[in-house]
Amino acid sequence: MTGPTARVLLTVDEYREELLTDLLAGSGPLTDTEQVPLAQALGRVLAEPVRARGDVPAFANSGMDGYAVRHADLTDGTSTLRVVGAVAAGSSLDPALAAGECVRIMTGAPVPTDADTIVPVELTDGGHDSVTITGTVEPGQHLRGAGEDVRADDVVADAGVTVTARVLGTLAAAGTAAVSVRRRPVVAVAATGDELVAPGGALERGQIFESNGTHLAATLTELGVEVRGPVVLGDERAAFTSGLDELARGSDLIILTGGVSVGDFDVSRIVLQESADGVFRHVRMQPGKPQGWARWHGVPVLAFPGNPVSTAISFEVFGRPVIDRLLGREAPGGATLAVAGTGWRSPEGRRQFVPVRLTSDDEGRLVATPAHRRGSASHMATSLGGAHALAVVDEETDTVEPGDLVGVRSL
Ligand SMILES: Nc1nc2c(c(=O)[nH]1)N[C@H]1C(S)=C(S)[C@@H](COP(=O)(O)OP(=O)(O)OC[C@H]3O[C@@H](n4cnc5c(N)ncnc54)[C@H](O)[C@@H]3O)O[C@H]1N2
Ligand code: MOO
Repeated sequence: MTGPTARVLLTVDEYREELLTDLLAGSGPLTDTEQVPLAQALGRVLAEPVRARGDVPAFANSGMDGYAVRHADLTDGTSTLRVVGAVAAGSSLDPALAAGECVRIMTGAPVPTDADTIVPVELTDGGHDSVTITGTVEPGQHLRGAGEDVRADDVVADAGVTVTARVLGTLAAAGTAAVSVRRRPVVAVAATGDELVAPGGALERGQIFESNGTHLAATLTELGVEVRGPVVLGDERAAFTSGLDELARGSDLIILTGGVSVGDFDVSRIVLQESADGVFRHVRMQPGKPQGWARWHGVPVLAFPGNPVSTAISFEVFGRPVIDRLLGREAPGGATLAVAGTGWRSPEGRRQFVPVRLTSDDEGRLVATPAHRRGSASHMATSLGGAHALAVVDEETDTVEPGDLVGVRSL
């Protein structure tokens, strides 16, 4: 077979590798870094390891509201101690304790140097001048040691880590005020097709609402990328070409959706092949079979198929790893397993990605059920809105029975 329809057929892994090596040759990971205050670090990727400024906790403190005592003063039965003070969280007091003395203490307050054990108020009569303690208390009980969480100078987050809310909390706890992060890649998004109308507009016959560019741009924003667009480029070649010229200026990557197949007006394929030695492939996956890439004025271009589910899954399978490579970060954890809640068919020889909802059954197993009754059909534009994850069915399987184990990767 020759002509525009002739395409090399690759596996998902082969095509991903081609993108990471050939498409990104010479353009990643991005090396520029910048210093940002913690308040602006959410979603950024750390360029250097972050170390704790001091011990966490910074000082030995109480894990309970109660009394700080010297364990040697306690007997196995009932002990009565003199209360010589009170220490609240934030207090800098360090009252001295002689034999038979204790202080009232609150959760988080520094434990007096002379005390070694905390007795919760529930095990006492709650006295203010003297206190009676009943029951057995272990030495060191409820005392939270300095540096028990991390020691000064320990690494609390490595280079390449994405600053999530959880990481941000960790950095704050370790006393970090600002971090060195990698520059955000600038990614331009363009949807192609004369049929596309902005949501809310009036649809003439043959027109549809643009959704892929909206979805891609939002996904990129969630990934911490600086997004340009989305713009809509029509099928007319000259306008498409100048639109692409414009998008290439200052971008690290361009993502196109639509027009990669073999139709007469598949402008992404036509222009990229004619003017940029675009590489167009068929990939053994469903959906997302037709794929393409090129460099436009040196800027890597990913061209995804236009069907909405195809574009979304292409981004998950190919776009994300390209972004991760640009940012120099490890891909997030792999797939987990779930049981299929219903059965479905899968095209043999192609890896299938099905938007699924995740629930659990009576035995506590994770259950994956197609989010749409039409499963992975690539034009089910609304099927992703109700999906939690993608079920991944391998190339050798043509039928998934209810109860079969399938791989799932979260969205
Ligand atoms: N003769 C063949 N035809 C097709 C083949 C093939 O191998 N031989 N492959 C089919 C497969 S699989 C896919 S996937 C599509 C990919 O087509 P294109 O990338 O050229 O996409 P378009 O034709 O532009 O659009 C496909 C479909 O999606 C709608 N669309 C496009 N962009 C958007 C958008 N931004 N928002 C919402 N919806 C969009 C568009 O209206 C079409 O309905 O090709 C098959 N054909
Ligand atoms: O492979 Mo296409 O992406 O089925 O719809």
